Amino acid sequence: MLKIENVSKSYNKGQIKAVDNISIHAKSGEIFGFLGPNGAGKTTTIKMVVGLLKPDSGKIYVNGVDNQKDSIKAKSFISYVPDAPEVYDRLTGIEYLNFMADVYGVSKEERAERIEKYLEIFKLKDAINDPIKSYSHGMQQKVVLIGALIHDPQLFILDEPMVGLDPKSAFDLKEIMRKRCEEGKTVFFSTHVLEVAEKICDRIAIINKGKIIAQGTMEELKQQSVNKESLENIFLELTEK
Ligand SMILES: Nc1ncnc2c1ncn2[C@@H]1O[C@H](COP(=O)(O)OP(=O)(O)OP(=O)(O)O)[C@@H](O)[C@H]1O
Repeated sequence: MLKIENVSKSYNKGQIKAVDNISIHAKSGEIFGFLGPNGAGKTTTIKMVVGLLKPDSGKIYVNGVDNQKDSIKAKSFISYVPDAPEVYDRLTGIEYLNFMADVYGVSKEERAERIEKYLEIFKLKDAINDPIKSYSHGMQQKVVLIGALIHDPQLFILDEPMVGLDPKSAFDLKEIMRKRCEEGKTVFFSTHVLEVAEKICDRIAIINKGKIIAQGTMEELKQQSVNKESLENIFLELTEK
């Protein structure tokens, strides 16, 4: 579903090599965790996948579509929730969700069904006719999540999705992620919360200083490290080498 092949990206005319010749493959039906210390290159990678940044070299395929050759088609498979989402806060929640549904051409019946389902899960029903600017931070995050799910994307990409969500909402989001994978869709997300990654990811890639230093299932990662007790141990051992 997502293939990143030998991708590199530098900033400041090559002075900062943010992503250095990385290759990642996240398959259909997989929750894929993207881990790495601050400044490792996670957000830069994600922005290249969703088409916000252009790689200096390498290729990215989404559902087999080269995201530089046919960016609109590639984007049609993706939903992206950034780490600090900007939202049109003068709109009401329902106006925003209808706007997102219009952008992706979601039929009236499908959007009604999905909006109903996710408003119920995230307990946003009572506020949906209020302007988003009146929402708490967590409520804004939830309306962005619903907007991202409205076209039922094949590839759901989230940058640090658990930050700012209360425990129940984080739990609900993890359930949503899991359910999507059961339906054969793919979730690719970055996180610093290693316990979450360990629990829900089918596969994991660890990036450090722009390079992928480990990739695979928990079992495969364990084989690459001496201290195998938890993902935290593995992560610290591999990133401090
Ligand atoms: N617009 C930019 N201009 C210059 N350097 C940048 C820019 N964006 C990121 N960088 C640098 O590129 C490197 C990778 O940054 P990136 O934001 O991709 O890391 P990250 O893994 O997402 O970090 P964090 O966990 O802190 O969010 C860092 O050295 C960062 O300072």
